[in-house]
Amino acid sequence: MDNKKILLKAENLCRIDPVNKVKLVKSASCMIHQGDRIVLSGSSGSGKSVFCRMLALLDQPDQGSITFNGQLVRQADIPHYRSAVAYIRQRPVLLRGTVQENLMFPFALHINRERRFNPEKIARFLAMIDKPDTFLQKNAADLSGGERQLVCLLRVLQLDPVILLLDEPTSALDMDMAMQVELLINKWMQLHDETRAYVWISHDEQQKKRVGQQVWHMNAGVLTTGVA
Ligand SMILES: Nc1ncnc2c1ncn2[C@@H]1O[C@H](COP(=O)(O)OP(=O)(O)OP(=O)(O)O)[C@@H](O)[C@H]1O
Repeated sequence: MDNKKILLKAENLCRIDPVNKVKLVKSASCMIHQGDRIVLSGSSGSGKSVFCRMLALLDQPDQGSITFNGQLVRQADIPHYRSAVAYIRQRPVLLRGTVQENLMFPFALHINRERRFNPEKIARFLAMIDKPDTFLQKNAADLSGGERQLVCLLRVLQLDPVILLLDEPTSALDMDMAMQVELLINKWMQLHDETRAYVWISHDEQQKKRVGQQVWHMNAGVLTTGVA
């Protein structure tokens, strides 16, 4: 692992509740290398989501810095950074329309103006999880919770993220669907020869063993990394 390239380095990240000024995350530092499969555990309310949203720069840190691919991330870099370090939430939000329309949506955004929807790429992902191409024509409103999460993941994966921050992506799913999500993420890691990485928040002990090669722990806003 030591000779793997460092993708992300966060130093002394703090997040303070703007209302009551309590520190939700206290001076968290971490490194994410290529190929890292990290589980983030910790009791409910300990600050795991706050930390991951901050790492994705969806919420601004009150202190600290993030270096990505050796470059300090500045304000102007944030839109690009967010597509490279992508946060996946527990309950996916889909738009009205078909699965394909949902997958095409990111390409209508200014930030992705140089990119084009790639049906072959999506077909490859669908094949990985044994979904037929007809899945693309399904109405998003008719999808199961698990299928919605798969579409949400495909929508992110097609944009070629480098790090996924997975915030309990399967906690609302049954075992079969959870395994499909795990399979898709695993295939994505293999597809890129373990040059990508993820941080996966989970409360499921069996899942933690399946998806985690290292464990980080959050306790009352204090992050500990490197716990075996
Ligand atoms: N936007 C916010 N403003 C103020 N407080 C917040 C905000 N988001 C979360 N918190 C608080 O921060 C603390 C940590 O919440 P967080 O969602 O990160 O916990 P968690 O470890 O992810 O829990 P769970 O495992 O239940 O999802 C909680 O006390 C929560 O109420």
